[in-house]
Amino acid sequence: MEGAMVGWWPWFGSAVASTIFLWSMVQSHIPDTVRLNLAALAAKLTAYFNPYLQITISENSGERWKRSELFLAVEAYLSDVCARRARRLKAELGKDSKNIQVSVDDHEGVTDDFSGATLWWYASKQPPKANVISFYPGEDEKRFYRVIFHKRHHDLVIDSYLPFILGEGRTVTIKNRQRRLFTNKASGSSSPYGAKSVWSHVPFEHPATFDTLAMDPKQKEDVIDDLMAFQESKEYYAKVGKAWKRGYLLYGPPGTGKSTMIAAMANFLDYDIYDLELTAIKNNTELRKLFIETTGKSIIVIEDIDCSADLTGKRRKDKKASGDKDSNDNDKPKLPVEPEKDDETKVTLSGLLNFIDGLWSACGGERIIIFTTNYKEELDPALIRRGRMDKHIEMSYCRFESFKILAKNYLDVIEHKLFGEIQQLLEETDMSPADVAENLMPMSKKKKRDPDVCLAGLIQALKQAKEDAAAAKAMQEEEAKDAEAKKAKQKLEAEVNTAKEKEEAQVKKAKEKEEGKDKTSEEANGDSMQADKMQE
Ligand SMILES: Nc1ncnc2c1ncn2[C@@H]1O[C@H](COP(=O)(O)OP(=O)(O)OP(=O)(O)O)[C@@H](O)[C@H]1O
Ligand SMILES: [Mg+2]
Repeated sequence: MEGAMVGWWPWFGSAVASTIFLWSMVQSHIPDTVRLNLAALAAKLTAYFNPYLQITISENSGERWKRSELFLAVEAYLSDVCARRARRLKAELGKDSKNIQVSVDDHEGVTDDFSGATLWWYASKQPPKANVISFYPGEDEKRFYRVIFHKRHHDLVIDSYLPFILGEGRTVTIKNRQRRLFTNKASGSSSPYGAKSVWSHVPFEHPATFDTLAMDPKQKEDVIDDLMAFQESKEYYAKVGKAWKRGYLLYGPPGTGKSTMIAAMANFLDYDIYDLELTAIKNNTELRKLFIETTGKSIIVIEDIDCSADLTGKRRKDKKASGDKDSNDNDKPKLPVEPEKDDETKVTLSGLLNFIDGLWSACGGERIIIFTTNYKEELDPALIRRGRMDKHIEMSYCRFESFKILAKNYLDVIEHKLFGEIQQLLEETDMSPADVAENLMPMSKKKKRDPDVCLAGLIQALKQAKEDAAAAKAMQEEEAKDAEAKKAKQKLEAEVNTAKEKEEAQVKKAKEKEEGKDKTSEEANGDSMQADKMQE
């Protein structure tokens, strides 16, 4: 009974106040001063009789085109938490045109309880001003939410309840939002009101999860723990004075699941993905613009960083140019010789490092940056040192533990008589999870996936791969042997040539010596003949 009274009071109080106020307003023949006095009297009367307060949260944030964040949070909170208790709801198609969003209908009241206080909410809208012609339909109709509560809960509502609603509403919004995959490859999309964005986006709908990702279970658990620790460490990062971000380097041969892992991470964390194509960026200025336009709760990905740009080469050249003096200082990017000129024409390693460490870090938190590569050893150490790429994750060829995950996903098989042979073959052969998965997919003519057939097919493929690898190895060894023999032959030839040259040189020398002797004896003969002549 008391509950009913309490529920009835605020509406009654508001109704009395509104009636008196409206009455005073329509009495246009009453002079202004009297009318204002009547309005003040009405407010006082309401306050006297009505122990309830109300707070209005308007849709308009004051900024053109922008809806108030508190209004959006209240809307999300009421739709999620209180809508089930309302009797009149409205359904709309969400922004992505897929989800149906149900919310409380206008003028429908819903109650909420918070720390022992009861609160009444209702939504309504202010009609557009009669003398304003709007360009966009519905633009001038201002919607609002109003909460009514007893005045003894004033402090509780202001200090705790409204901040609580803001937090909860934001969480619900993130939970319900359509996640997006952004890319800088295509030309940027325009917002309806002008400014062109440097990113274009599509809905992110990759189905990969950590459950479907085939990798060593311990390694996988380690990655999940790391992500969870990161997500829950907002205060910790603030305390130690570090930007709330984390870098991962995913490396391994093609088809081992690096891109799949990124999708699984995004689905696990509920983050957007920004796929950054470095080759499509003109210079460091454009890179800066792109980084600044990324939002929180996102993963920024640079795939195949080794092929993305001449980052390593640039730095090595710089290193050479700068001499030995600071060659030990690996972590300091060397500036290009002509920084301004360079900045105008291309993205440099130092530009990239600066954004990872500096400017981007200051842009607010909860961001992950991921590089992928097939050749970790070819990357500049500065790019992947701990602190920048905090965690290095190796994605390797498919072994038995990973295979079991694929068999469960693709064939719904947990145990099978062929598993023993497959295990043996997987230990002896390097096959990527992508190739293993490919062998588990074929369908029979009856459009069914028969585990016996698929696993037998996989065994065939593994045997073939093993034979191919053995043949390739034999060929390599043969080539190595040939090369060795060629080298030995070249060496022998060189030795023979040297010996021949030596011998020739010796013969030549001996000949010259001989000729020299002959000459001296001839000269001696000539001299004695001359002496004889003189004596005569
Ligand atoms: N570890 C894995 N777990 C589950 N599926 C995988 C895994 N690795 C590969 N696949 C399958 O193979 C396909 C290709 O894998 P993915 O693109 O993730 O490989 P990658 O390591 O990024 O290769 P690349 O180096 O060529 O970019 C995926 O679509 C997925 O179906
Ligand atoms: Mg990939």
